[in-house]
Amino acid sequence: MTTSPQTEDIELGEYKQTTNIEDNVSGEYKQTTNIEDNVSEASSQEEPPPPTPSMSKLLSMSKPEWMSLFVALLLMAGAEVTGLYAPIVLSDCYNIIVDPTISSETVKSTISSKMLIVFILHWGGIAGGAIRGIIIAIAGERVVARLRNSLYAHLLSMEMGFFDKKKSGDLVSRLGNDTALIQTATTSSFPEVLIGAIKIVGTLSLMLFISVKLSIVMFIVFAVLLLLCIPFATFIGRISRQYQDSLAVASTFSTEALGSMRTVRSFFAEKKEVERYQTHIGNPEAHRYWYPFNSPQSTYKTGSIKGLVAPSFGAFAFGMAISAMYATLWVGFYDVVDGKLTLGRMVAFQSYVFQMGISLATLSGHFIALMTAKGAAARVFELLDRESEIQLDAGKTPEGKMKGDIVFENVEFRYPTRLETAVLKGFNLTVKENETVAIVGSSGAGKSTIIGLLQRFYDVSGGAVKFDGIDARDLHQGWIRRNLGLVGQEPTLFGLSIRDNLTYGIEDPSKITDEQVVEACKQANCHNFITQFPEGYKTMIGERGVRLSGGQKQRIAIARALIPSPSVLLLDEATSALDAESEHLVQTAIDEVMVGRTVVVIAHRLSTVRKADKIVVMDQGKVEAEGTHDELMKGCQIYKDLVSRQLSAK
Ligand SMILES: Nc1ncnc2c1ncn2[C@@H]1O[C@H](COP(=O)(O)OP(=O)(O)OP(=O)(O)O)[C@@H](O)[C@H]1O
Repeated sequence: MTTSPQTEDIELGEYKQTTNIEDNVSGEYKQTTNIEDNVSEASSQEEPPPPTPSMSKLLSMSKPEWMSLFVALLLMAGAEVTGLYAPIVLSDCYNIIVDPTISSETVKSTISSKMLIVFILHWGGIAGGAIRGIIIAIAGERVVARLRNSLYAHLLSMEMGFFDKKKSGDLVSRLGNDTALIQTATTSSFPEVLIGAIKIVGTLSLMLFISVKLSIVMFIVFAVLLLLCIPFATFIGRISRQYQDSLAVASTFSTEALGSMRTVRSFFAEKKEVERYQTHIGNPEAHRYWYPFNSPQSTYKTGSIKGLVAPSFGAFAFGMAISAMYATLWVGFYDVVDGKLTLGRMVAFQSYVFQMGISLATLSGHFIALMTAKGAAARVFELLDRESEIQLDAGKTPEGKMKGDIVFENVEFRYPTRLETAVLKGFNLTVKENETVAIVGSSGAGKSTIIGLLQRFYDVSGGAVKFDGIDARDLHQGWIRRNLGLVGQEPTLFGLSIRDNLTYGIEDPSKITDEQVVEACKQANCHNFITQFPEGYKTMIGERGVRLSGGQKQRIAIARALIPSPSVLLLDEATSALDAESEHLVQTAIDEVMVGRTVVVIAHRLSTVRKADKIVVMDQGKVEAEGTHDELMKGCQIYKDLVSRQLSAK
């Protein structure tokens, strides 16, 4: 930030303390530190893990796809039945081959017709399986797209206090990773588990039909596996949630650092950021063994535990099933020799045992996916089930535009993340239609909080904020914001074209003509530099406007505020990022657009303050004095101190 040589451009309050830092880095810094403060504060507050949802709640996410999933289920069942029936047909072939009473001609013709059936069953099963796969894949995409859209919309409807508490990376992780885990579970794993279970029951029944004795061996194995599955599944669910939690914290750090690369670079903090990320991802190089014993929780550690337990359990399940097959073969051979069982039936039984082993292994894989999804769903439902404390679509929308009468009536306010501290205490302020009121005060006095309350980012803890005599809590937020134009301390632009940024606050940007856009940009003194870009208003400005200078961004932000022609203009250090020359030009533009509007301006510069109809001096969340510059210079010690402090600083 550049301090103007003119006496009138001196700054009020303790702002100077922060400007030195801002000079060193970019204008982005102040915003970044706020986010960092919020994040570290939020991370220090350990939240209890969200409750695990029931299976029916998890499955309800795929409800709109249940019809198609039912068809997939039928196809799956059909494929399984064909798979189960084939060994019976084959067993007939074995039996007639070893039957000496049947002629070889008859044997061959019977085998041909039986094998034809086997092929038909086989290809029927394959075709059904392919169609089932397609249905499940598309249903899965539909589920995840719908879930991500509704979760994102729900997140964006939350009140500001929610975002002060939550970590952005965590929210991004829930939106991307957790939803993907739910996709697999609700569309493919559930039918697979269902069919797998039915198949196991069917296989066991067929086995019973063939030989009760051999089946008992299988029942025992199955019962042991089932019993072991329960604690195993709970364990996998817990470990998966820990994995997602670590990934979410790591994502918070990476999102923060990647979004603030200028600050990271200017402090040469790349290594520190990598270490911060690595704390939650884990560092394989730091461990002598593959498995990270005694290391803190990280994705590497929890992933390794899962990697250790899940395949071991799968192998154990498969190994048990195959051992059972050998054991039944052993007993079965004796039965064939004793004539209690035909060779064909014993081969069929063996094939069922084999299928059972495969089914159990597949089932355990899908079971793991289901349990993992339950962990992920807990994190998603925690957000989806949360109601916003300030409803986005509630409240009335008065006819026409806001007149611009603003009243703060005995307002008390505490930030949701710091309920123990009252930022505003018995704050009273009246701004009449078309009046310009400047708010001054030392750093932390609560000036920006006033702007936040005007935009209804938060609801007051006591008293009321009123627009045209109506309590802000009774008004539709859209109406309030459409009538307010804000130019903040740090301009936040989006990775869109300049024109799209300028019309960001307009519901239907096509209704804004190019002339209107150019007019606003001329007023904000940005038209000239925009037209110097080869692509003019279509120029893409990069994420958060990185391809523009701080002053250019600020001027675009000013034009953006002017385009909807708001009744009330909120200027929060609006010219602080500009050099002396641009500031003068922009200030002239602002002076022009102030006419015929209510203006609330937070200013550190005397030039801005002097033009106000009224100056309000704030101290520790209260109005200390109000009046014109001359009146306050005579009667308000705090104001005099603010001015003299800056004069001496200069
Ligand atoms: N989102 C938030 N959550 C919790 N506390 C906050 C939040 N934003 C601001 N505060 C606290 O509220 C108090 C008033 O902050 P505010 O930003 O309104 O002051 P200010 O007068 O605008 O300061 P400055 O001139 O430095 O910008 C400060 O103590 C600050 O720490």
